[in-house]
Amino acid sequence: MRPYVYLVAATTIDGRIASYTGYSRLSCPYDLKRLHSIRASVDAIIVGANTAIVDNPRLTVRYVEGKNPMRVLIDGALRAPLTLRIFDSSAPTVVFTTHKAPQDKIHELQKRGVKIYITEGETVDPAYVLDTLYKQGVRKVLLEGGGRTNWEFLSKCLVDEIILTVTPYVFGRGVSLVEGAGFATTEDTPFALTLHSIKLCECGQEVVLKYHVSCKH
Ligand SMILES: NC(=O)C1=CN([C@@H]2O[C@H](COP(=O)(O)OP(=O)(O)OC[C@H]3O[C@@H](n4cnc5c(N)ncnc54)[C@H](OP(=O)(O)O)[C@@H]3O)[C@@H](O)[C@H]2O)C=CC1
Ligand SMILES: Nc1nc(O)c(N)c(N[C@@H]2O[C@H](COP(=O)(O)O)[C@@H](O)[C@H]2O)n1
Repeated sequence: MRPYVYLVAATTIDGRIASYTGYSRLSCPYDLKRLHSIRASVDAIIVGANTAIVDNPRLTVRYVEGKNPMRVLIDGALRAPLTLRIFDSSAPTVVFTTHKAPQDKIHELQKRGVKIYITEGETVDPAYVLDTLYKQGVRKVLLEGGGRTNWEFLSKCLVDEIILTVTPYVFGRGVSLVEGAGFATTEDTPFALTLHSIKLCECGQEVVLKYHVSCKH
């Protein structure tokens, strides 16, 4: 058993979630409110190391009423600086890392109440992350990027729904919604997407697409 996983992101019309400089503020205020409603409805939010480092996100519920979910950071080498907001006391934080994490950083975070899982192998297995969270009572997860982390989960068929806001921008070079080895053809994806709904954002310039993801095998 694993939690239900929503992948939520905002992209440019050329499928970028960030520019080549890491700039990623794409959503309008209505879309951010929608994001925060989803945050309030889940038990945990997962982000990858680069998103934590580049964006320094709070990952809290601020634009709607609701409780803050648990924050989950996947950071194989524990590169995230201790000064990041994700390690503040506004919500519980859990870190999944590997033997590559520096011991002093692990101890400092543990002292602050951050739960650290040191997993076997060179990278963190996303299925293990979901299994561990499920055992802690987590039933719904919001996967909030970035591209590499989206790939890690999606390529292993560990996403149930994609909620994608297409914003009226073009970045060209940048970070793609999904950053991984890639699939050669549409046949090669281990999952199939079914369009569930299309909504014009209240701002009139963004389109919110919902897809259900089903595993082919
Ligand atoms: N527009 C939007 O909706 C959003 C945009 N973004 C943007 O995305 C960009 C970051 O995306 P990206 O660069 O792809 O990086 P990610 O945020 O996905 O972080 C990738 C890093 O996280 C670590 N990581 C992720 N999965 C694993 C794993 N299974 N095992 C071990 N380590 C793992 C790795 O660190 P290591 O290499 O050290 O092992 C990896 O390099 C930022 O610029 C951010 O602003 C992010 C979220 C939403
Ligand atoms: N849905 C969505 N739209 C955007 O335009 C975004 N830039 C993001 N980014 C995600 O939100 C995090 C920032 O959260 P806080 O406001 O600091 O709580 C960022 O790190 C991405 O995960 N998402």
